[in-house]
Amino acid sequence: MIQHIETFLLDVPTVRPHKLSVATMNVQTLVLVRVRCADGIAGWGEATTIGGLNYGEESPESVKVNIDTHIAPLLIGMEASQPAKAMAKIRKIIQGNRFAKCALETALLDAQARRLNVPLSELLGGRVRDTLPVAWTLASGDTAKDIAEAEHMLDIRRHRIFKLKIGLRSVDDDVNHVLAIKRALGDRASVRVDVNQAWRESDAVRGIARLEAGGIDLIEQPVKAHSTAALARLKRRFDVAIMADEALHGPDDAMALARIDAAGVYAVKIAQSGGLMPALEVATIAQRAGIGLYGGTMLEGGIGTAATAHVCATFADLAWDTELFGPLLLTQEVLREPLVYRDFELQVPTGPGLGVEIDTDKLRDLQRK
Ligand SMILES: O=C(O)C[C@H]1C=CC(=O)O1
Ligand SMILES: [Mn+2]
Repeated sequence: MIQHIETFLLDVPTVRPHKLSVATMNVQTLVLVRVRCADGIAGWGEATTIGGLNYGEESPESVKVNIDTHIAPLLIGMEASQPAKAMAKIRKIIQGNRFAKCALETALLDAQARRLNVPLSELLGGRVRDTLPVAWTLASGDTAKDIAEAEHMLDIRRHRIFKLKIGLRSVDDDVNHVLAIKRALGDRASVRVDVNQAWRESDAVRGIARLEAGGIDLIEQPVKAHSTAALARLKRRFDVAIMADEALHGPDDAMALARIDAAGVYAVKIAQSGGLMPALEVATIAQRAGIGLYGGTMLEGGIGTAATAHVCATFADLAWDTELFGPLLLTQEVLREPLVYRDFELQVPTGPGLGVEIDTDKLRDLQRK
């Protein structure tokens, strides 16, 4: 039986300012959720946002208050070993709040996998891979610093895929910045951009033409989330892969975008999808429609990152790798044992449930007072 649900807000400084077109992050706030069950088993979940309400329509504070006030009471007393039934109830009664639902579903599935003594990936159909290539986002806002950071990541064999955040400056300035980095790294790295919806379609046509010619591999969410027709036109116009991110809020969007052939790649994010099971549906739709998969992040800490890793480990074809570097952007670890990044890949945890443990002393240190 589900007995008790607690939520915690943790403010963790980032290793450097992280500049996106929608926000500059100096701190990431993790919302951690613990679901305690009558059989003594507990599960953990996590939700994060980017820049409060700058990226999406949920904030860490809204996730916490909506779980505490509206969602958790619906779950108390339900059978803990039936996470699908618990989530069906929540999805029927609660509108929106995909990030909050994802945190709860993560905790319920973590608890259930621990109960069955299997890694979470095995509840999701079983893994086809044990490691995941991980991109790093260069977002210091400075070309020379970004190049030095990329060189360091190559040297220590942590990342050889780099995603550049653009859209804040003029199209020409942004493209010059990206191409300077690509020229410096050459064939040693895959260089990709995320525009975070910042371009008008005409900007995108100009910008993507130069990026494609300069050897950039992937263009993420160049136009507004709702401009799906424009996204489809860009996909038709260019050879370079176009990825949907903010346009993709779960399986219904995945279907709608596939119908109009709007993108060649989907960023599969558990939070944006509204949970792990809907994220698997997004991936299934993509695979049936010939759309490539990419394991996306909301810059989660260890819990959300491990959850996404278990999901991505089940994908037969993860053509565009992942960006599961969230914990590496944070100055402090909340896990007892950090996730292992080695030889450009994240090792998918192998222990029961998420395969990670929260350090409750660190949690108390970082908890918002
Ligand atoms: O993809 C996004 O838009 C959000 C996130 C992922 C990596 C990163 O630096 O920001
Ligand atoms: Mn993105």
